Amino acid sequence: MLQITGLTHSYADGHRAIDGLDLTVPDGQLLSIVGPSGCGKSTLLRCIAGLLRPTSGTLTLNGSPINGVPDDLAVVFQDYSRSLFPWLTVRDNVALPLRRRGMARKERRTAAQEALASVGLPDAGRKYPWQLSGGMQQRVSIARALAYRPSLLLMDEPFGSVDAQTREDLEDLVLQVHRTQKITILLVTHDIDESVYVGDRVVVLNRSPARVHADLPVGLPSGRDQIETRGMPQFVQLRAEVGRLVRGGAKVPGAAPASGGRG
Ligand SMILES: Nc1ncnc2c1ncn2[C@@H]1O[C@H](COP(=O)(O)OP(=O)(O)OP(=O)(O)O)[C@@H](O)[C@H]1O
Repeated sequence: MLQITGLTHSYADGHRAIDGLDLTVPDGQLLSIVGPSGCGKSTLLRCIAGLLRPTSGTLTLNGSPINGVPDDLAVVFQDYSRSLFPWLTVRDNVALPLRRRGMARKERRTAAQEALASVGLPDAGRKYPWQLSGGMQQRVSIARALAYRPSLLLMDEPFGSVDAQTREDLEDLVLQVHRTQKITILLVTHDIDESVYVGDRVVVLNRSPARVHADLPVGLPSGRDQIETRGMPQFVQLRAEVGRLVRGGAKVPGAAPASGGRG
């Protein structure tokens, strides 16, 4: 479980990006995080990743305080072209972080190959990242994160640089990974429809400095489908509500979230 209590982060220039944020994420949940541009979403993820120290407040992962980069955490960023090393093959890119785990070379190669197969790229291992499309490169970034077998996966606007069709394919890949590997996933997105489509729950942050403005369960059935799910009345209702909240709308006391088979 990830537990954040009273998190405040001020940058060196004094800008307060997060102010007293509380958030608890149970194991295995896929949490979408949305909010107005510049509200502090990336700052929050960087604090959770141990890359930024909180000014005050506490963060714990599975009961242990986060003081540096947690060992069982992986991050996928938007900019895949800068996160993959062009001089390494795809398989070596995926295997690289596993050295930190002290895995032998053969084991690392096997784990990398399995992770590539799990994201639909079983034959890409010998290629170089620049020989792949943008969507395929982002799959490689996801494979690298999965090979590490994290208990917590942070994704910062991971599909912001790919075309609409590829974005849908990658959303479905994340849902499949979440279903089969039972990882806790925090996904920051600017896309309100996406936040509802992939999430078990959507947290809306308010305008900078960030705090939790609204916390909405997504009660849509688990077998999600790009056409069917997005056409459901619960989906349409919830995305309208999230959109209203992101634009600064007030929380409506007792407003019923969409209901269905997934909690
Ligand atoms: N290194 C920094 N020094 C000072 N201020 C910063 C720094 N990094 C970010 N900020 C400021 O902190 C606030 C939150 O930034 P952050 O990148 O976390 O927001 P965001 O919600 O992820 O933004 P976006 O939606 O545009 O991706 C912004 O006002 C930003 O200008």
